[in-house]
Amino acid sequence: MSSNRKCRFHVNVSDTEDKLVQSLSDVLKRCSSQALENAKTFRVGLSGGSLVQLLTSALVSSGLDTKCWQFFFCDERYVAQDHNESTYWAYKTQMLTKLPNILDSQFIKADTSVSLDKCASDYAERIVNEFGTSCPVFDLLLLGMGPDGHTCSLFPEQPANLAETERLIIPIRDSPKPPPERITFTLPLINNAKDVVFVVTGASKSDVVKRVFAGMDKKFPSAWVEPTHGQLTLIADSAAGETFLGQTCHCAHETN
Ligand SMILES: O=C1O[C@H](COP(=O)(O)O)[C@@H](O)[C@H](O)[C@H]1O
Repeated sequence: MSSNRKCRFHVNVSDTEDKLVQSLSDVLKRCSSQALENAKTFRVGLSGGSLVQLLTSALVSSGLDTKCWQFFFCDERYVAQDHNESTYWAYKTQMLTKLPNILDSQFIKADTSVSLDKCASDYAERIVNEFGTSCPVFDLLLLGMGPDGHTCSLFPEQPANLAETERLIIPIRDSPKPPPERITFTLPLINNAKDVVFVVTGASKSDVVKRVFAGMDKKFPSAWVEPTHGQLTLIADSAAGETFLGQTCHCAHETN
Protein backbone atom coordinates (compact mmCIF):
# COMPACT_ATOMS: atom_id res chain seq x y z
CA MET A 1 0.00 0.00 0.00
CA SER A 2 1.72 3.22 -1.06
CA SER A 3 1.44 6.47 0.82
CA ASN A 4 2.49 10.07 0.55
CA ARG A 5 2.58 10.34 4.28
CA LYS A 6 5.43 12.49 5.50
CA CYS A 7 5.65 11.16 9.06
CA ARG A 8 6.49 7.76 10.49
CA PHE A 9 3.31 5.70 10.65
CA HIS A 10 2.63 2.53 12.61
CA VAL A 11 -0.51 0.45 12.67
CA ASN A 12 -1.40 -2.02 15.33
CA VAL A 13 -4.58 -4.05 14.87
CA SER A 14 -5.69 -6.27 17.76
CA ASP A 15 -8.23 -9.06 17.67
CA THR A 16 -9.19 -8.76 21.33
CA GLU A 17 -9.78 -5.82 23.64
CA ASP A 18 -7.07 -7.15 25.99
CA LYS A 19 -4.51 -7.00 23.18
CA LEU A 20 -5.61 -3.51 22.19
CA VAL A 21 -5.28 -2.35 25.79
CA GLN A 22 -1.82 -3.96 25.87
CA SER A 23 -0.80 -2.01 22.73
CA LEU A 24 -1.98 1.18 24.36
CA SER A 25 -0.03 0.34 27.53
CA ASP A 26 3.09 -0.27 25.43
CA VAL A 27 2.74 3.16 23.84
CA LEU A 28 2.24 4.79 27.24
CA LYS A 29 5.31 3.01 28.59
CA ARG A 30 7.49 4.00 25.63
CA CYS A 31 6.37 7.64 25.49
CA SER A 32 6.47 8.25 29.24
CA SER A 33 9.92 6.76 29.69
CA GLN A 34 11.27 8.73 26.71
CA ALA A 35 9.78 11.95 28.07
CA LEU A 36 10.93 11.42 31.65
CA GLU A 37 14.51 10.74 30.54
CA ASN A 38 14.83 14.42 29.66
CA ALA A 39 12.11 16.22 31.58
CA LYS A 40 10.35 16.22 34.92
CA THR A 41 6.87 15.90 33.46
CA PHE A 42 5.23 13.67 30.88
CA ARG A 43 2.55 15.71 29.12
CA VAL A 44 -0.35 13.92 27.48
CA GLY A 45 -3.32 15.29 25.56
CA LEU A 46 -6.51 13.31 26.05
CA SER A 47 -9.63 12.86 23.95
CA GLY A 48 -12.99 11.82 25.28
CA GLY A 49 -15.52 9.25 24.10
CA SER A 50 -14.46 5.62 23.91
CA LEU A 51 -10.87 6.45 24.87
CA VAL A 52 -11.76 7.07 28.52
CA GLN A 53 -12.49 3.45 29.31
CA LEU A 54 -9.65 2.05 27.17
CA LEU A 55 -7.07 4.36 28.72
CA THR A 56 -8.35 3.53 32.20
CA SER A 57 -7.93 -0.18 31.46
CA ALA A 58 -4.43 0.39 30.06
CA LEU A 59 -3.32 2.32 33.14
CA VAL A 60 -4.89 -0.16 35.56
CA SER A 61 -3.35 -3.20 33.86
CA SER A 62 0.08 -1.66 33.28
CA GLY A 63 0.51 -0.30 36.80
CA LEU A 64 2.59 2.55 35.34
CA ASP A 65 3.74 5.20 37.77
CA THR A 66 1.78 8.31 36.74
CA LYS A 67 2.87 10.74 39.42
CA CYS A 68 4.89 12.86 36.96
CA TRP A 69 2.19 12.84 34.32
CA GLN A 70 0.09 15.85 33.39
CA PHE A 71 -3.14 15.50 31.44
CA PHE A 72 -4.57 18.07 29.04
CA PHE A 73 -7.71 17.90 26.91
CA CYS A 74 -7.34 17.79 23.12
CA ASP A 75 -10.92 18.93 23.03
CA GLU A 76 -13.47 19.76 25.66
CA ARG A 77 -17.17 20.32 25.60
CA TYR A 78 -18.30 23.78 26.68
CA VAL A 79 -20.46 22.57 29.55
CA ALA A 80 -20.05 22.72 33.33
CA GLN A 81 -17.14 20.65 34.65
CA ASP A 82 -19.55 18.25 36.38
CA HIS A 83 -21.86 17.89 33.37
CA ASN A 84 -22.19 14.37 32.02
CA GLU A 85 -21.05 15.60 28.55
CA SER A 86 -17.82 17.04 30.00
CA THR A 87 -14.73 15.07 29.00
CA TYR A 88 -13.01 16.08 32.23
CA TRP A 89 -16.00 14.70 34.14
CA ALA A 90 -15.79 11.42 32.25
CA TYR A 91 -12.16 11.03 33.37
CA LYS A 92 -12.98 12.15 36.90
CA THR A 93 -15.81 9.67 37.32
CA GLN A 94 -14.53 6.75 35.22
CA MET A 95 -10.74 6.94 35.55
CA LEU A 96 -9.89 8.62 38.83
CA THR A 97 -12.26 6.34 40.71
CA LYS A 98 -10.19 3.34 39.52
CA LEU A 99 -6.80 5.05 39.78
CA PRO A 100 -6.81 6.94 43.08
CA ASN A 101 -3.09 7.74 42.79
CA ILE A 102 -3.83 10.17 39.98
CA LEU A 103 -4.64 13.55 41.47
CA ASP A 104 -7.29 15.86 40.14
CA SER A 105 -4.59 18.56 40.01
CA GLN A 106 -2.76 16.55 37.33
CA PHE A 107 -5.59 17.48 34.94
CA ILE A 108 -5.25 20.85 33.24
CA LYS A 109 -8.91 21.74 32.83
CA ALA A 110 -10.66 24.29 30.67
CA ASP A 111 -12.58 27.00 32.49
CA THR A 112 -16.05 26.67 31.03
CA SER A 113 -17.53 29.29 33.37
CA VAL A 114 -16.32 32.13 31.12
CA SER A 115 -17.45 32.92 27.55
CA LEU A 116 -16.67 30.32 24.88
CA ASP A 117 -14.08 32.54 23.19
CA LYS A 118 -12.37 33.25 26.48
CA CYS A 119 -12.49 29.60 27.46
CA ALA A 120 -10.53 28.78 24.28
CA SER A 121 -8.01 31.61 24.61
CA ASP A 122 -7.51 30.97 28.34
CA TYR A 123 -6.86 27.29 27.73
CA ALA A 124 -4.26 28.15 25.07
CA GLU A 125 -2.62 30.54 27.54
CA ARG A 126 -2.65 27.88 30.23
CA ILE A 127 -0.91 25.43 27.90
CA VAL A 128 1.69 28.01 26.90
CA ASN A 129 2.35 28.79 30.57
CA GLU A 130 2.66 25.14 31.56
CA PHE A 131 5.10 24.44 28.73
CA GLY A 132 6.90 27.76 29.06
CA THR A 133 6.85 28.30 25.31
CA SER A 134 4.48 29.61 22.66
CA CYS A 135 5.18 26.45 20.59
CA PRO A 136 4.26 23.60 22.95
CA VAL A 137 5.36 20.10 22.02
CA PHE A 138 3.20 17.44 23.63
CA ASP A 139 4.90 14.15 24.44
CA LEU A 140 1.80 12.22 23.44
CA LEU A 141 -1.66 12.95 22.09
CA LEU A 142 -4.30 10.25 22.37
CA LEU A 143 -6.94 10.88 19.73
CA GLY A 144 -10.25 9.28 18.89
CA MET A 145 -12.02 9.39 15.56
CA GLY A 146 -15.74 9.47 14.86
CA PRO A 147 -17.35 7.51 12.00
CA ASP A 148 -17.48 10.86 10.15
CA GLY A 149 -13.69 11.18 10.34
CA HIS A 150 -13.69 13.94 12.94
CA THR A 151 -10.97 14.08 15.53
CA CYS A 152 -10.71 16.35 18.57
CA SER A 153 -13.59 18.73 17.70
CA LEU A 154 -12.47 19.23 14.09
CA PHE A 155 -15.42 18.19 11.96
CA PRO A 156 -15.67 17.60 8.19
CA GLU A 157 -18.60 20.07 8.02
CA GLN A 158 -16.31 22.87 9.29
CA PRO A 159 -13.29 22.74 6.94
CA ALA A 160 -12.26 26.35 7.71
CA ASN A 161 -11.08 25.17 11.13
CA LEU A 162 -8.45 23.00 9.43
CA ALA A 163 -6.88 26.13 7.95
CA GLU A 164 -6.10 27.67 11.34
CA THR A 165 -2.42 28.53 11.48
CA GLU A 166 -2.09 30.89 14.45
CA ARG A 167 -4.22 29.82 17.39
CA LEU A 168 -3.47 26.68 19.41
CA ILE A 169 -7.04 26.33 20.65
CA ILE A 170 -10.21 27.50 18.92
CA PRO A 171 -13.84 27.72 19.97
CA ILE A 172 -16.33 25.55 18.10
CA ARG A 173 -19.93 26.57 17.56
CA ASP A 174 -22.63 24.47 15.89
CA SER A 175 -20.73 21.23 16.24
CA PRO A 176 -22.55 18.60 14.17
CA LYS A 177 -22.17 16.23 17.13
CA PRO A 178 -23.73 17.45 20.38
CA PRO A 179 -23.01 19.35 22.49
CA PRO A 180 -22.77 22.20 19.95
CA GLU A 181 -20.20 24.33 21.76
CA ARG A 182 -16.69 23.06 22.37
CA ILE A 183 -13.04 24.04 22.33
CA THR A 184 -10.41 22.10 20.42
CA PHE A 185 -6.71 21.79 19.71
CA THR A 186 -5.89 23.00 16.21
CA LEU A 187 -3.70 21.27 13.64
CA PRO A 188 -0.56 23.36 14.42
CA LEU A 189 -0.69 22.18 18.03
CA ILE A 190 -1.61 18.59 17.15
CA ASN A 191 1.05 18.24 14.48
CA ASN A 192 3.75 19.64 16.76
CA ALA A 193 3.45 16.63 19.10
CA LYS A 194 6.14 13.96 19.42
CA ASP A 195 3.69 11.07 19.28
CA VAL A 196 0.11 11.08 18.09
CA VAL A 197 -1.88 7.91 18.62
CA PHE A 198 -5.38 7.26 17.30
CA VAL A 199 -7.32 4.65 19.23
CA VAL A 200 -10.25 3.51 17.09
CA THR A 201 -12.68 0.67 17.65
CA GLY A 202 -15.87 -0.71 16.15
CA ALA A 203 -17.13 -1.78 12.73
CA SER A 204 -18.90 1.55 12.19
CA LYS A 205 -15.45 3.10 11.73
CA SER A 206 -13.87 0.55 9.37
CA ASP A 207 -14.70 2.49 6.20
CA VAL A 208 -13.39 5.78 7.55
CA VAL A 209 -10.24 4.08 8.90
CA LYS A 210 -9.54 2.87 5.38
CA ARG A 211 -10.23 6.27 3.83
CA VAL A 212 -8.21 8.21 6.40
CA PHE A 213 -5.23 5.98 7.12
CA ALA A 214 -4.86 4.06 3.86
CA GLY A 215 -6.33 6.62 1.43
CA MET A 216 -5.32 9.80 3.30
CA ASP A 217 -8.54 11.34 2.07
CA LYS A 218 -8.31 14.99 3.12
CA LYS A 219 -12.08 15.28 3.21
CA PHE A 220 -11.73 13.90 6.71
CA PRO A 221 -10.11 16.04 9.43
CA SER A 222 -8.30 13.00 10.86
CA ALA A 223 -6.34 12.70 7.60
CA TRP A 224 -4.73 16.09 8.32
CA VAL A 225 -3.01 14.70 11.39
CA GLU A 226 0.64 14.19 10.45
CA PRO A 227 3.07 15.17 13.19
CA THR A 228 5.80 17.22 11.54
CA HIS A 229 8.66 15.76 13.55
CA GLY A 230 6.86 12.95 15.31
CA GLN A 231 5.26 9.59 14.86
CA LEU A 232 1.69 8.69 14.02
CA THR A 233 0.23 5.43 15.31
CA LEU A 234 -3.11 3.79 14.72
CA ILE A 235 -4.26 1.35 17.37
CA ALA A 236 -7.43 -0.34 16.20
CA ASP A 237 -9.50 -3.40 16.91
CA SER A 238 -10.00 -5.82 14.04
CA ALA A 239 -13.49 -4.44 13.31
CA ALA A 240 -12.28 -0.87 12.78
CA GLY A 241 -8.87 -1.80 11.38
CA GLU A 242 -9.89 -4.64 9.04
CA THR A 243 -8.22 -2.91 6.10
CA PHE A 244 -4.87 -3.33 7.87
CA LEU A 245 -5.40 -6.88 9.14
CA GLY A 246 -2.27 -8.92 8.74
CA GLN A 247 -0.09 -5.80 8.80
CA THR A 248 0.46 -5.56 12.54
CA CYS A 249 3.27 -3.10 12.03
CA HIS A 250 2.67 -1.32 8.78
CA CYS A 251 5.22 1.43 8.48
CA ALA A 252 5.01 3.98 5.75
CA HIS A 253 7.61 6.67 5.68
CA GLU A 254 8.11 8.34 2.40
CA THR A 255 9.59 11.74 1.98
CA ASN A 256 8.47 13.60 -1.07
O1 LIG B 1 -17.10 14.04 20.43
C1 LIG B 1 -16.04 13.43 20.50
O2 LIG B 1 -15.85 12.32 19.75
C2 LIG B 1 -14.55 11.81 19.46
C3 LIG B 1 -14.71 10.33 19.08
O3 LIG B 1 -15.35 9.66 20.15
P1 LIG B 1 -15.58 8.07 20.12
O4 LIG B 1 -16.50 7.79 21.29
O5 LIG B 1 -16.21 7.72 18.80
O6 LIG B 1 -14.25 7.43 20.32
C4 LIG B 1 -13.61 12.00 20.65
O7 LIG B 1 -12.31 11.62 20.29
C5 LIG B 1 -13.65 13.48 21.06
O8 LIG B 1 -12.74 13.73 22.12
C6 LIG B 1 -15.04 13.79 21.52
O9 LIG B 1 -15.19 15.15 21.93
